[in-house]
Amino acid sequence: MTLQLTNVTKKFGSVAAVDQLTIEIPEKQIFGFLGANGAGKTTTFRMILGLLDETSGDISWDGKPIDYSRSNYIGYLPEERGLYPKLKVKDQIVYLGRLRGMKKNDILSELKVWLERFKVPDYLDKKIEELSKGNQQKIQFISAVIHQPKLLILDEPFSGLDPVNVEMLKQAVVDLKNQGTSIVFSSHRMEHVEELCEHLCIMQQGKPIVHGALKEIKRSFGKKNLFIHADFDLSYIQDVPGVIGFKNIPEGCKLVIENEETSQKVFTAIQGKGFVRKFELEEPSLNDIFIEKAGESYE
Ligand SMILES: Nc1ncnc2c1ncn2[C@@H]1O[C@H](COP(=O)(O)OP(=O)(O)OP(=O)(O)O)[C@@H](O)[C@H]1O
Repeated sequence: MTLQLTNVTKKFGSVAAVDQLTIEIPEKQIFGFLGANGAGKTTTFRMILGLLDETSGDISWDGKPIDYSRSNYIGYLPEERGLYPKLKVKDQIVYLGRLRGMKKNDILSELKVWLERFKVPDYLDKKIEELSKGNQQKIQFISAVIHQPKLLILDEPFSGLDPVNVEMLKQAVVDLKNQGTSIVFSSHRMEHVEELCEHLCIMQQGKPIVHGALKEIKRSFGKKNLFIHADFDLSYIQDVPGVIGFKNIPEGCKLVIENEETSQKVFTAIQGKGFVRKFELEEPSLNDIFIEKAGESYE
C-alpha cells in the first residue's frame, strides 16, 4: 500500500508552496520530510489528508484515491497542537477515538497502555491545561495513534520535547512501524531523519532537492569524510590527489575525499610519518549532502 504523489503542485496565489512533487512513500516504513521553514512540508501533509486540494497532480494510496470517509485508517499529529484545554485526558481521547469508530472500553484500555508507556499513568483524570507542554504533546501523539492507523502523519513530532521524551516518542514511532504502520514525519532536524528513516525527501521552496532511500542517497553521493587524529602536521595531505576538502581540527584534520580509493592514498601518505591515533572513514551526513545540493547550510 504505497502512498504515491505524482506531480503534485499547490499554489497560493502566484506562489507555489509545493511545486511538481513526485514521491513514493513505501508502506510499513518511516519516511522523513526535511526542509527549512516554509519549504512546503505542512502543505504536502494537508493535501495528503484531504484538508487542502492540490492545484494539480495526483495523490493515491494503493493505486486508488484516498477514501477520506474511512478516516480511521489515517492518523495525524498536526503542527499546531489542538487539544481542548478544559477537557480531561480521558474525555479528550475517548471523544477522538469515538469519532474514529472505536468503542469506549477499547479506547480506555488502549489509552491506559499508552499512558503507562509514556510514564504518565496517573494522567487519565487530569485536564489538558494542567499538563506541561511536553506532556500535552504525548497526549496529542496518543490521540493520533489510538485507533492504530495504517498511515500515520506526524508534523514536527519531536519539537519542544526534552531529550528523554524525544527518545520515548522515537521508540514509539519505531514500534508502530514494526507493527506495520506506514509513517511520514517532518522535521527540521537532519539527525532525527538520519536515525529513523529508510526513505526521505528534502524540500526547498516547494521542490524536492534530495529524494530516495537514505542508504542509496549516501552511497551515490560518492564523497566521504575522513577524520585523522595524529601528533604531526597533516597539512601536506591537502595535496594528495582526490582530497577535495581539508580542515584542521584540534586533534588533527577532517578531510573530504572524492571516493573510498582516496582514503587508501591518504593512508599511504601518512604511514611512517608519526603517531596516528585515529583514521576513520565516514559516510557524508545529510547536512553535507544538503549543502552540496542546495548550495547553503541548512542547520
Ligand atoms: N493558507 C495559505 N495561504 C497562503 N500561503 C500559504 C498558506 N499555507 C502555506 N502557505 C505558504 O506556503 C509555503 C509553504 O508553507 P508550509 O507551511 O507548507 O511550509 P513548512 O515546510 O511546513 O514550514 P514550517 O517548517 O515552518 O512548518 C510558505 O511560503 C507559506 O507561507
